[in-house]
Amino acid sequence: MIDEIRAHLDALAKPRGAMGRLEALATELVLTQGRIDARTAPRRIVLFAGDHGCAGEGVSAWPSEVTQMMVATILSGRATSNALAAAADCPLRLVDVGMMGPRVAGPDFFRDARIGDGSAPLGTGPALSVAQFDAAWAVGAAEADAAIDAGVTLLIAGEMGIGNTTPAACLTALLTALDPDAAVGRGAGADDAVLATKRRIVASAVARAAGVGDLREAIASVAGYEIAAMAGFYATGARRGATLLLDGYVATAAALIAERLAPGSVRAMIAGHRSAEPGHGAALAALGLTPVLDWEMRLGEGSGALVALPLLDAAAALLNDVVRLDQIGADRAD
Ligand SMILES: Cc1cc2ncn([C@H]3O[C@H](COP(=O)(O)O)[C@@H](O)[C@H]3O)c2cc1C
Ligand SMILES: O=C(O)c1cccnc1
Repeated sequence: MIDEIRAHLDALAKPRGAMGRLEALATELVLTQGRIDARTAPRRIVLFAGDHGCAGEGVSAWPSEVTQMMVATILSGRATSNALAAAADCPLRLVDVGMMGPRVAGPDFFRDARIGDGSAPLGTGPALSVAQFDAAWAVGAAEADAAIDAGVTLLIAGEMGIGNTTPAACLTALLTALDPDAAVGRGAGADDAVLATKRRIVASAVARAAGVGDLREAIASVAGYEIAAMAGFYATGARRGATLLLDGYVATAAALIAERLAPGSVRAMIAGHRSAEPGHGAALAALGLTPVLDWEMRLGEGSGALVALPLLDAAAALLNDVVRLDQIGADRAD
């Protein structure tokens, strides 16, 4: 397929390779869909919300209640993810997979699929059982199915869940060769004391998970509801031929799960950006992905993917909307 893509790009009314890295991105896009006329529309972002027992163990600068506040903000349309989704013309959905607090009643882009009121604290025991993990995976898989049934070709998963860079660090250390300390960053703004607690908890949770014989059980023990849902979303989206545009560190932890439990999923993935979280580069490298952007963003909520999306639109426009040199009567001179 690579030769066919190169021939297509080289035949267009421009000097060979003149669009530089956009041609590499166009090539990636084609490979995710297996067709030269790859599309970036219709597209959809699905945000998965979940809480984490470990937030109560001192791993985050913020309390779990902020998840509920941000979910209310997303439902009001005023969060970063809403603004960027609107700017990129990307319809947004929000799914409660496992938040704490009262159930939310929302507009039609909200779905209550809550499986539990937050995961268990992973510093002292497994975060999720295999049954909880599988139920969350199924929620994400159903979201991908619904989107693809509606004609969507490009999918973005985002997350909201205070504490979730801790399971992301655990999963990255568990599923790549990265040292647990190198997998831990400041997340949403941990100070030195919180960072030290986070390092200690991640190291012990990873050591415990590494001793669990069953891979699914080991993953579940350091995962979270929204992360498991994103993994199911990715695995299903990949199986059904959609392009998956990845966000930051938390999203990539879910991508690592998807690739491990549904091998080959990575063929559908494009990395939108490299987050400022220090372990993200290693997580992307383990998947063999090169990020489109490296802009020191570290929010989550799908924001990095949404910032990269217009570049994918440019790649699709190059593939689909440019005339060939022979059609304008010019001879190749390069
Ligand atoms: C106001 C606010 C909005 C956010 N939007 C995404 N996150 C991001 O930060 C959290 C993970 O960082 P940690 O593991 O350090 O808690 C997640 O909710 C993630 O989505 C936010 C965090 C905050 C505080
Ligand atoms: O890269 C991410 O996904 C990220 C970074 C910081 C906080 N929340 C998410």
